[in-house]
Amino acid sequence: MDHVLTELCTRGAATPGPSPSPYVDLSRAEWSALRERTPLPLTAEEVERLRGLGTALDLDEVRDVYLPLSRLLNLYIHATHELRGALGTFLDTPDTERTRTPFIIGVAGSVAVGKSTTARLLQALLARWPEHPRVELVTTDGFLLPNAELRRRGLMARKGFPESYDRRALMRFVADVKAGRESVSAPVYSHLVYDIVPDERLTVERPDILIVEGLNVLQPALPGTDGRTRLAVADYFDFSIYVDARTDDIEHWYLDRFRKLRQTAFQDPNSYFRRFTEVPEEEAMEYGRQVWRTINKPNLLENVLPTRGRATLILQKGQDHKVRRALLRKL
Ligand SMILES: Nc1ncnc2c1ncn2[C@@H]1O[C@H](COP(=O)(O)OP(=O)(O)O)[C@@H](O)[C@H]1O
Ligand SMILES: CC(C)(COP(=O)(O)O)[C@@H](O)C(=O)NCCC(=O)O
Repeated sequence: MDHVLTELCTRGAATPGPSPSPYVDLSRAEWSALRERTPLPLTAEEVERLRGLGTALDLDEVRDVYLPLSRLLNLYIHATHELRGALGTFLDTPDTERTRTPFIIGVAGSVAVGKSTTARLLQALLARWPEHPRVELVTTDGFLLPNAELRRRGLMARKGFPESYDRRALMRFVADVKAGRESVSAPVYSHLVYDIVPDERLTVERPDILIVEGLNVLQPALPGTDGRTRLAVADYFDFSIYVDARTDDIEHWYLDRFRKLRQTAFQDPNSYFRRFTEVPEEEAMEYGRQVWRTINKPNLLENVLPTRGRATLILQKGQDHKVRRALLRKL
């Protein structure tokens, strides 16, 4: 466990330190026991289809790690509906309005840590509960500024940093979904062409649950200069998950994935990275290392990792991509 995480778990536990830790720290075995009798609704083939390139995911991982999470989220969703009911009683609003508000889950973490796999798996598991079958997933890359605009602002080497997004549009999107608007749409990003896809939108129509996945979803709001309170997307989350691992492990995963993509997706004539299939592997890998060193690692250290302590749940992965510990917010 790194020392910051140790600090998050043990702060104030034994000594009259500054404040008690807000997290309960559970080993994989302790966490896994909490799934109780939650049924496993996915087959090995379905799990295989949800798995991202390089991410280890099998039925054991789903059962031990994601079933307890699915159960916990189901309990949270029930409790949140009760709370909305209480608010509705106080405000004297009709029953229909009380159950309309979607439950919003944020999934954060570094590039290549496996956020997409976690988010897709959660979507599939949560959709199997009869009480909340409509689960939508949106990734924040759709809100990146188009490459032409990033170039104009000198931000092409800052893709994924908070300033490379249209944060206002992302906020608006999440706020509209939360407010129960009938139909809300988001732009779409293509990893293949490395840019926003013109004229394509993803439409969300009043889901029961919305999962918002992305590097910066736990960022606090920018300070307001005009004295007005600003909100961040995280202010709309009912639950949030930070997928965590050692920085050196994530670097390996990023480079392994880059090597695999070179043999697969980069071969596509439309791939932005096609040129790396035409040069020796070592030259391509040098580019991958440079992207990690100059973009993804600094972004992880400066912007993403500092938001970890804001998550409701931290899933900490070992070198083999499997979750070893779960830190759950209790205070
Ligand atoms: N250059 C690329 N070409 C095609 N797919 C990519 C490329 N880079 C990343 N991906 C895919 O995009 C998805 C999101 O990746 P990323 O943002 O690194 O998040 P994470 O690995 O945490 O899910 C992953 O499924 C990954 O395999
Ligand atoms: C598209 C991303 C910024 C991730 O965006 P997210 O969905 O997390 O908002 C990232 O995967 C990326 O492409 N970063 C740029 C550096 C690189 O090519 O790895």
